[in-house]
Amino acid sequence: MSEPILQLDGVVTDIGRYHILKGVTLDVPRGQVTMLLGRNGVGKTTTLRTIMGLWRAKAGRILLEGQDMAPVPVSSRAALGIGFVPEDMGIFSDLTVEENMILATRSGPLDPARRDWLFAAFPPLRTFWRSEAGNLSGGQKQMLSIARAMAEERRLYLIDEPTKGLAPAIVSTMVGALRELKAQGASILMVEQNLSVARALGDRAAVMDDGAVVWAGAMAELSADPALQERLMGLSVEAH
Ligand SMILES: Nc1ncnc2c1ncn2[C@@H]1O[C@H](COP(=O)(O)OP(=O)(O)OP(=O)(O)O)[C@@H](O)[C@H]1O
Repeated sequence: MSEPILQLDGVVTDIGRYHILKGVTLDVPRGQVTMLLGRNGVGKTTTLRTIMGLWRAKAGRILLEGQDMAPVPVSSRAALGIGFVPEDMGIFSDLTVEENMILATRSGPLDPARRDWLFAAFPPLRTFWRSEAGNLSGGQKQMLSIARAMAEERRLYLIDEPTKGLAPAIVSTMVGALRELKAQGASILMVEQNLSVARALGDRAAVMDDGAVVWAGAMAELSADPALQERLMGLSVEAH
């Protein structure tokens, strides 16, 4: 197997006086979707934020294509080609959908072919292109947030709970768009609580508990084993 696009080795992160990540070790293979799973509050969001440099790792290493990220300032991490969809969506409410998209590119204008592909994946973006993003519904804002991460090709996508709080119809739109991104060979690390979404998209799974990865393997293996799901996450696909 080729070198993973992203490697975390013993990553420790404190928030204030709390020890949140206690040594996260994780490989994200190139061209695959890795689902980061686990109960509430085990450190999944903190892991993504630490990769982006929004929290500082106190110990351990984060390697992007073999390059140690420690010396890379936060402001430069996105420029390395990481598309980040934060849990709070990170969109600019006072700007139009179009302006939000343009700001998400590193190289100026949005490529027209890319824009048309995003319109096909997320039709409301076309409808509300010139509207202020603050006026969009929750589901439409989530679409915009994901579309911003996809505004140009990235080396790696970090996506935090893209289906959280969304109506089932919008969840399927989201899953469809992410499937297309996956079909293009994207490398994705995604936090997801909804196990059926995780099963639909994931190639690999890493399950966290209490600030560390406690199980990693094929998503299919985890999907097929309700007892393992129950043990690791306190729930199973059937129960979800
Ligand atoms: N800004 C903060 N200040 C203090 N504690 C925090 C902060 N952010 C997160 N935490 C704590 O860190 C722990 C891990 O949070 P994190 O958001 O990474 O978990 P998670 O696995 O993503 O959970 P969820 O699925 O509920 O979002 C939690 O106990 C949380 O309360």
